[in-house]
Amino acid sequence: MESTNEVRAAPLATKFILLITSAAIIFAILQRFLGKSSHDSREPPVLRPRVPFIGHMFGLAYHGASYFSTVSKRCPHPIFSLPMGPSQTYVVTSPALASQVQRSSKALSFNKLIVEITGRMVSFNSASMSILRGPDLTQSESPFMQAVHEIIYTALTPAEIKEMSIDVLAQLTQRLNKVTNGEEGDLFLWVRKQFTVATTHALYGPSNPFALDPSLEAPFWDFEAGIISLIVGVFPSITARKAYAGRERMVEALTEYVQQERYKQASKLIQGRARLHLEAGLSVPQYARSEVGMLFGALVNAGVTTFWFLNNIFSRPALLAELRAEIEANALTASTNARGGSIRVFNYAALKSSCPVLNSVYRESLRLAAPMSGSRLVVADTVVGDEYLLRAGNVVQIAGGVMHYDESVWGPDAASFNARRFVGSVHGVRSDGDGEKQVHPAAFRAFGGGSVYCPGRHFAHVEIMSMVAGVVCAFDMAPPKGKEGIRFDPPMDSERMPIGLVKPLEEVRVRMRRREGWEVVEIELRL
Ligand code: HEM
Repeated sequence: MESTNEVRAAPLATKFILLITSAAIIFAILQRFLGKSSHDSREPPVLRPRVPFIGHMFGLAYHGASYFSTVSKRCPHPIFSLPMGPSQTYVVTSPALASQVQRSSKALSFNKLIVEITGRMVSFNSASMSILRGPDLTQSESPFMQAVHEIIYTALTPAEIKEMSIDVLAQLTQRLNKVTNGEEGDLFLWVRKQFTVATTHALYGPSNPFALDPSLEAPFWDFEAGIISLIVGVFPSITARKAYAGRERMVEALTEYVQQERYKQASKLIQGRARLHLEAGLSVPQYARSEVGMLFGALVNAGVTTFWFLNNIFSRPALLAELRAEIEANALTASTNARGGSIRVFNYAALKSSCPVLNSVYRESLRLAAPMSGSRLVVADTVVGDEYLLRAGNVVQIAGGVMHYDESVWGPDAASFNARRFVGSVHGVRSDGDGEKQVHPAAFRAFGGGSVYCPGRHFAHVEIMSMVAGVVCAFDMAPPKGKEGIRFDPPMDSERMPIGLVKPLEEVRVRMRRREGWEVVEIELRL
């Protein structure tokens, strides 16, 4: 297993640079769509910053995901306005209003923002940006982005992901069978490695860049660790040196991948994306940049989710025993291989349909570790909740991190882990004295909502549930050599900008050993 001394939180000096430059970026992005400076009385109640004009920008840059939680305590309304420079950011903290915002997808555009953010993240040139933005800037979505949306959402439906799923499970199967007894390392890095190798194989085919050059893994994760600094984009080759170098190395590798047409052995999703980008006129190196963005979406959240999922199970011995029994009774069968050896087969369909506690722990792990904010740009004045005017040019943030910990939504145990919270309903169930009630369907934000509902969630479910079931049943986790226990439940890096799941700030070192009765069996993850 892998080990690292990497410090996962940004050091203070880096944070300071980020702070200054973040203000510049938020300005830069907002400037494209400059909102009206004065506050209309029909707009959501305003929370003035303590430091005029720039206070909220600095707060967000410095405290990241946790800033919306802090300000929502000072302004306990379902939606409120944060003045940021010349413009407003409307923060939605109520699930009922969130679902209204999601319904107004024409007036409240996701794509206009994501085009600008992705452009900075992967450093598209102006020709590519013109294609992404489209000829008519008044449209909420360009024809190119509509086509990208169509391809991604069609290729990732449960019916279409069969081949990719079989592939990813075969890869994860191989990786689980390769774990050597007593292997020791950092659980987070171990999980991340398994997902990097398996997911890129399933998406990008057997000749994907990571398969041909495993040393690419480090540059990719360097890129990911510094993504905010790249989006901020103020002299990134100096202020975000490692992330910049990592991204450029990925671009080089993906350019070669496209030039050599290795994507022709890839999933339908990647083949479709390649065709679309190249036919639209992006050059090969520019299309390669787009795939760096796609890799970010496909690799990062799935790995981090799996880490917290395993952490939450293995740190609770009673839950671990219960889940082993649930999986063994409902989703595990025994078989033999051609050499007469014993195989234990995990069946994904049964994990999905017949393991309610495992599914509940998956969603609960996401609830606690996913503070994502769904962002929308207001492209036309619009009224939500029959009373709140949202004015064109401003930004809406649906504050997932606030909603996920809100006691009025989840009940008095909102801040703690409850393995059974999602057993009775995928939306969650709350109980606070007067019986059980279903939680509002828009309160669970880990996959976004409305028209921006993560298209990769079905595939993520296949790979994460199967991998976790395999680890839970086949392995024990022992303390590292010379230590008495495992330091589960590491602190979360919640002061990062909320663009994905929060990562652990400390290592969780474990020694993986086959469980009694599983020492010599072959593991198979099957769809
Ligand atoms: C547990 C794992 C995952 C989580 C929690 C997650 C979460 C999300 C969220 C919250 C969004 C919306 C982004 C926003 O509002 O800014 C999103 C979008 C997206 N996700 Fe996922 N994701 C996961 C796994 C995956 C995987 C495995 C893939 C690919 C196979 C994927 C592909 C995408 C894509 C392409 C989008 C952009 C959709 C669009 O542009 O409309 N995701 N994801």
